[in-house]
Amino acid sequence: MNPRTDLELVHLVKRYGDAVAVAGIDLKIAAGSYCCLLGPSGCGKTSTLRMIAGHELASEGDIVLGGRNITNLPASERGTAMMFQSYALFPHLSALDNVAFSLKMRGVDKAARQKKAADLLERVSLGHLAHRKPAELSGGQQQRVALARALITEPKVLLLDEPLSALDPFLRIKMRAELKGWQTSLGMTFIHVTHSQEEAMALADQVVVMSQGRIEQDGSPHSVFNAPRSEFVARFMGGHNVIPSSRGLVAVRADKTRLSRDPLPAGDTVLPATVRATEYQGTYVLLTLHSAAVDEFNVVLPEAAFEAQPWQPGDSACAHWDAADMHPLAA
Ligand SMILES: Nc1ncnc2c1ncn2[C@@H]1O[C@H](COP(=O)(O)OP(=O)(O)OP(=O)(O)O)[C@@H](O)[C@H]1O
Repeated sequence: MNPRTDLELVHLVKRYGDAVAVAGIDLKIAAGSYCCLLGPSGCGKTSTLRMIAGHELASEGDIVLGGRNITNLPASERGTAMMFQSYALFPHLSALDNVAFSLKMRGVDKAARQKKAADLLERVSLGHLAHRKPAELSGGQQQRVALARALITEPKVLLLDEPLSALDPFLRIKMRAELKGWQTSLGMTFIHVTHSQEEAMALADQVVVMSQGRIEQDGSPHSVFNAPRSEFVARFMGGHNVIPSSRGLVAVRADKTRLSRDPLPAGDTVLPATVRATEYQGTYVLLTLHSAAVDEFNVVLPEAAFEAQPWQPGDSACAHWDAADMHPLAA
């Protein structure tokens, strides 16, 4: 038996009829870590989360939490809890009754469940608003009620399905920091589904990039961003150019690509190009270039470097980079 409550997915498959949504994934998530399942629409991340939650049955494979095989247990017996997109709070119930709801379903008596709900609301700094209905709370307060509601069954793993996508950009960043703060102070495993690489990079200890029902790469945000293993990961994470070379396709970060006016000696790491467009972004300038080998690629220059030596559309340039900044991509 594993004394830690690590979560392990073993060759997990989900089929809907003939369609394969999750194509046999293996993944280990350390207890107490923040894991983001990241990928474009339809890549299978929600199906994976729902299988872990027990809202969807696995077609094949196993889900093991702390050494216990939970693959076929009912949702309420798994030690997991789900926090939904837009929080799915009951509009006619007070914050307190929303939080107490799942204990009511489990037959816990009223005094005990209200006491526990009140304690949890206190913990998320909402004790004074316990009587309010969801419509009388701000987006951020609703998120905290949803969090308290998910925590009331004392789960080992909290599952979050696009929890920030309904919020406006400003609140999203604020609530993102709050989620991370809660995860750290609770020391609980969070598994968070998102299609935003920015969100995953900001939150995750472990980011799992998925495509077409498979895991393309997983690791720390730093390792995935700095050494994408495939063309899909390089393009999806952004900030990289994918460039054909004598070693096959390579990824080079746009901010590690340099530009010079004079042609450099020909070689692997040199790309003659023409500037197509320049875009001022504040702290940096984004240049779009064209070359014979790559129709379009980007270079990011710090504002001061651009101002010291401005580029115009139509300028000829020579793009180059250090060999160490070139990451070979799997075919
Ligand atoms: N109940 C279902 N019946 C049939 N097909 C489904 C069902 N749920 C999901 N799918 C299909 O399975 C694939 C994976 O869906 P899933 O919802 O897991 O992806 P996702 O990465 O979470 O996408 P999104 O970000 O759009 O929610 C998709 O092709 C989807 O159309």
